[in-house]
Parts: sequence; C-alpha cells; structure tokens
Amino acid sequence: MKIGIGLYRYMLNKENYRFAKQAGCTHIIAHLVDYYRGQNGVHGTDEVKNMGESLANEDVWSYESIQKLKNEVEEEGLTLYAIENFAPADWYDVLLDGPKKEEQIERLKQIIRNVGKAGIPVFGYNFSIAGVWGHLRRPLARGGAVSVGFSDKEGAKQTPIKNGQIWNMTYDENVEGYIDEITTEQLWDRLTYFLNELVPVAEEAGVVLAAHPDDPPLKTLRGTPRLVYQPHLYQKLLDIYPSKSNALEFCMGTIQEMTEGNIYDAIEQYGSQEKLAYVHFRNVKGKVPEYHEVFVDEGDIDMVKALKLLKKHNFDGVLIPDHTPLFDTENPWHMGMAHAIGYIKGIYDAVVKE
Ligand SMILES: O=C(O)[C@@H](O)[C@@H](O)[C@H](O)[C@H](O)CO
Repeated sequence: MKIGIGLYRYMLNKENYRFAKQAGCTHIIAHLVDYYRGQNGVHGTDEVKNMGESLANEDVWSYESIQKLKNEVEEEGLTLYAIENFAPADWYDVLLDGPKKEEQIERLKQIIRNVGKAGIPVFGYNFSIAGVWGHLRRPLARGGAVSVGFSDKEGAKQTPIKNGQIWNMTYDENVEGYIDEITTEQLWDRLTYFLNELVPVAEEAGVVLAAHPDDPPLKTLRGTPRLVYQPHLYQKLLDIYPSKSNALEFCMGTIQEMTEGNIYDAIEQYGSQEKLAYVHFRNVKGKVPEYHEVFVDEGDIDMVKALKLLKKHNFDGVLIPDHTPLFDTENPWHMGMAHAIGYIKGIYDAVVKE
C-alpha cells in the first residue's frame, strides 16, 4: 500500500512534485485533462460554470509527452502510478454512441498503449454523461473551511445538458439543442462496448483500467442516467468483462455518499476480489442529495477502520486524498493536502506498519 497525491494538469510541475515528496508521498496520479485551470483545488460547477473546455487530439496524450512527464516525476524521486480521465473531446461519441464512436475508441486504445509503453500501470476513468457535476463550494468543513459538496436545497438546478457538452466539460460551443434522451440500459450497453474494446488492449499494454463511480451518486442527473450510484453496481461493471485490467478507482467519498450499503462492506467486497486499483481516501458528511466533503479525520467514515480492511485484503495500490477542504491560509490547497497526507501517513504507520 502506497501514499500518493493527485495533481490536475495545471499542477503538474516540479514545485508540486517536491511538495508531494516533502509531504511524504511516493506516488503521483496525473490528470492530463485540462479542467479547473487556474482555480484552486476545490471547484464548484453549476448550470452555467462547468469544468472548462476540452480539446481533442492534444499532444499531451502522445507516448513521448507521457514518457517526458514520467521522467520529470521520477527525477523528483516519485513514481507516476496512474493517469486519471480521458478528455471528453476525445471520447464524447463513445459516451453518446455517436458517429465518431469507432474513430474515438481507436484513439482511446492508442492512449492506453502509450500509457503502457511508458510503464504506467493504471488508467482511471469515469464513464458518465453528466460527469462529476454540481459540486457546491461551502464553508462546511471544520472551522468553516471551504470544501465541495452537493445539495438539492442549495445547489445548482439540474438543467438539461446542451449538445457540445459532456462529462461536465465543453467540446463544441457551436452546436444548438440538447443531447438526446438516453436510457439506463443504453448507457450500460455503451459501457459494455467500451470495455469489450478497451480491456483487451489494456491487458496487452499492461495497463489496469480503473472505474470511478458516479459523483454525485444519483440514479439520474440532469436528465441522464448514471451507472455506479450504489456500491453493488460496481460489481455489474466488473462482471461485464472479468479481467485483471478491469478494476476500480475506488472513491471512498463517493461510496460514502451513496444511500445503500456501506463503505466497509464495499471494501470487503471489492478488496477481497483484489479489484482496488487505487483509492480516493477522502471523507464526507451526509449522503445524496445532501452531503459535503470534510477533512479526512472528521467525516462519517472511520478511516482507521477502512484502512484496517484495506490491509486485511492486502491492498497494494495507492491511497490519495484526491481533493480536500482548503485552509484559510496562504496556499490553501497545499495546506489542505499536507494535512490529509500527514493524517494518512500517521494512521498508515499505526495500522499498516504494525
Ligand atoms: O468524485 C469526486 O469528486 C472526485 O473523486 C472526482 O472529481 C475525481 O477527481 C475523478 O477524476 C472524477 O472522474
């Protein structure tokens, strides 16, 4: 079991690699999709503001660019463990079953081959139409610290998704109208196509595909169906294509937000199958449709109990905070991450090293 940190594309620099190393991380999860550019680690989105513009066919996905990133991370004594998320502009018709589906699935295959050739073992993804949406920034963590959350009462109105937008990003501003209606069955069929096409390529490339659940974990969001909005639905995804390369980006916060099951049973169920590729080790208070993220040591999850279960099942992946409340200080994101990583290291030393 390793401790790491996720860095958005605008955070991928030597300063943050050195910060991660000094905080005690050994591994990096890199986001190459250019969302949240210029913001500060806790990002709200609503009917108007999404995660930003997504560009297609960027060079950042080439083998040479990925290998260069890996070399830069390794120069600071860290390991690049995973890339998290495809660019919506590169796979929108895979999600929408549109005319460019075949062309785009071939691009995803090449990206996975590039990641494998660079020796990066994991690729995280979120098979979602609406994406991670409706994150509300509120001062609800300890001491009034600002964090993200979701609220039917206070949050954004669930407006329909416009054409040219998907996964809470914009890939084409010049189209009118709204996306076609999609049934839950249709979306599961599209995920099946995605896995049937991509898992064999991932197996050959030595890459594990790791699925993130739907956050917020609602059955539908903005008029679109969701796939993994309860813990048991992760098993349906895994059973589509049983393979070492079909695994989970196990977001503890999102699973805790779910209204069925519990995080501990979920760790038992999927940890016992050795299906946890890496873990978003983060904590929340509440459940959909009313929850908010809190500091890792003050939420509804007993993180020590969760860590003991991960140890019980010999989890050998990476724990990352993913995101965390911001401190009311200079460098609010770094302070939040330093606190989270310090806590994780503390309980790790007490639980895992004993
Ligand atoms: O659920 C959340 O809020 C996060 O875990 C996601 O934003 C995560 O960063 C993934 O990249 C979403 O695909």
